[in-house]
Amino acid sequence: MLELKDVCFTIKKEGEPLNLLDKISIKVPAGHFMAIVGPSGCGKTTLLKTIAGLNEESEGDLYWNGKHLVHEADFEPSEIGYVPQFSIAYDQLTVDESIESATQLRVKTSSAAELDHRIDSVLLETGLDQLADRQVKVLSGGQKRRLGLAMELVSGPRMLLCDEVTSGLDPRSERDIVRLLHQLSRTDGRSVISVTHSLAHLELYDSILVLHEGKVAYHGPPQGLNHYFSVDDTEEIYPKLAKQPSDKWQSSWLKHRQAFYQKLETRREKLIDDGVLKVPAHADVGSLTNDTITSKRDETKTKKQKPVSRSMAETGPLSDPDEETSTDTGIISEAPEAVETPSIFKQFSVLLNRRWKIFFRDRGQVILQVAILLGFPILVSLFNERGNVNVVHLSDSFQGSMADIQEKSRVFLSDLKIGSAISGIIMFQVVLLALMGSNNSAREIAGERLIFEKEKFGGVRPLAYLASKITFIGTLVLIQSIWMAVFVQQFWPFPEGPHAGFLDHILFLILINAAMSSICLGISALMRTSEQSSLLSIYLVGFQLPLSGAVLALPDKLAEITRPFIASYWSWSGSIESLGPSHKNAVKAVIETDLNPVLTCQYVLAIHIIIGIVAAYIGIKRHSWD
Ligand SMILES: Nc1ncnc2c1ncn2[C@@H]1O[C@H](COP(=O)(O)OP(=O)(O)OP(=O)(O)O)[C@@H](O)[C@H]1O
Repeated sequence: MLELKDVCFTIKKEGEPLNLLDKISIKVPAGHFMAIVGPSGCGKTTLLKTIAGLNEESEGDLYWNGKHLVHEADFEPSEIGYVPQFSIAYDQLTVDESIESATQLRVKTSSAAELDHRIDSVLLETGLDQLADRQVKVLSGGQKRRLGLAMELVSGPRMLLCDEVTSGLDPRSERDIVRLLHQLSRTDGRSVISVTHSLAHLELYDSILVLHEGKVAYHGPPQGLNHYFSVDDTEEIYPKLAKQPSDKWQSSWLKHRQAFYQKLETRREKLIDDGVLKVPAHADVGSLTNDTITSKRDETKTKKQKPVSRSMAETGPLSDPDEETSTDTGIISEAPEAVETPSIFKQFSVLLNRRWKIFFRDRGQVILQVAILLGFPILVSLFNERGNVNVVHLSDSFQGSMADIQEKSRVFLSDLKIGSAISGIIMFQVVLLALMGSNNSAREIAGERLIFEKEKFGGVRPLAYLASKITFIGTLVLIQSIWMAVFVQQFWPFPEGPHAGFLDHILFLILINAAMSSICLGISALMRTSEQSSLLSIYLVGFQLPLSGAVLALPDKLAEITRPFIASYWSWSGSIESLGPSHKNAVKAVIETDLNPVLTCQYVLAIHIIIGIVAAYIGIKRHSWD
């Protein structure tokens, strides 16, 4: 039993408090199918989110099976399913794969057979068994809604909240979905609450909650609606609602509440007695008319019914609810087994495998990655001739003659040329890898934020998600950076110094790519949309070259302020420091920007990486449903 007592959700509008939900007091027993209807903006979704805990109530109390949801025990992630208005499946996966990953992320299974059994049951239950191999992107609107439901049913939730799951569907699909929801409420004592715009098929619900300006205008049996609102057709209810203030409707409902609940309770008892409504024997179903929240169902009623296991899979997804009083045998189904959330490692490996699968199935992304991977090093290598010139040294027998002076200026000019070529080639590599880093991460989290929020709500741990992103992007970073270094090396051997110069250079290429990927991942987690995230990441890359000081030395004051933030400077500077002495001197002859020691550059880039990861974690943890 879910019970709301005087629940309010208040926001501040122009400094004044505004109640989006105002003293909502309702009861929803186990195995109940309730619709929330009302004009647009009346607070239907707000109420659903408040029940789910996505909106924190400003006042009032919510109880679940007699326990206070805030002070005693919140819903277990497996206990509650929330089907949002948006699609929660990846287009690149099939129906079967989507349900499989949802199951693996939410339910700890002991064997492959158990996993298969769960997936098959849910496919059957939602009528998707014939579409198991179909890709999500080709599903119809109605099929996508079924998939959304299926992905919530994998954990066998006792409370299923559905937000506009029928909106935009044709009348037949709409009816099919409402009937499916009805059927889902008839087993395992599962309560189903469905927000809907539509006033069609209201007879399929056990009760209808009509909201008006955040207040309850009616909660009772569907058959009582027209009489209560004094209308001939339910379609006339919304215009009627507008004819008197919402508090009048609320007080009118409060007068009738007890009578309505009595009717609901009588019908409910009949359904249980007839065995149509299957509530697990141990379930705390409570009573609509009883004031005590923790009341148990009458013992004698439980004894009348013999337990049997009968799942939706056996009855089929769409058996006619109108036949409910005649088809069933009057029995209580067994309680569904308690579900445990999988370990963080399991969630990590499921998320990572899924990410690679989605990556390889997204042809556009693969082509772009390969084009960048091959094209960028080729671009750099085109400049190899300029960098392959040997550094010329002055002869030891410099006497100051005209010939010697001419030689000195020839050496100086040659140093200038080679110095600027080396600095340019290194900076070119660095900037291109920065661009790759931004491309790796800019949309990584922002682009799938709603799906992740949904999965987080279902029990996916932020740390598992972050680790899967770091591993996925880290692999791209290593491949891109090492390939860039090794490929360019074939055409322009890095003029290394006495201490492992080329390896240091590779490390700096990895670090710039990792730093930019990490910072952009942080941006992606903190921004509200993928467009915002992409734009900010592009600006960040765009500033790398001009603010690095490699092309034009910056004014001292500007350099002091910007340098700590410009990752490309630290990678370029560290790589230049890894050159052999004569090449390093040649570069120093053409630049005015100070260089920093190798170790300092490594530390600064490592700090960038850490900052990006911390920002990503903060962004991932933050609730960002809307
Ligand atoms: N967090 C919030 N901050 C400010 N306003 C909000 C917030 N959440 C909802 N609202 C506003 O509260 C009102 C109710 O929103 P809600 O989405 O619950 O309505 P609804 O009945 O579901 O509408 P619809 O049927 O159009 O989806 C709307 O005016 C909405 O703009």
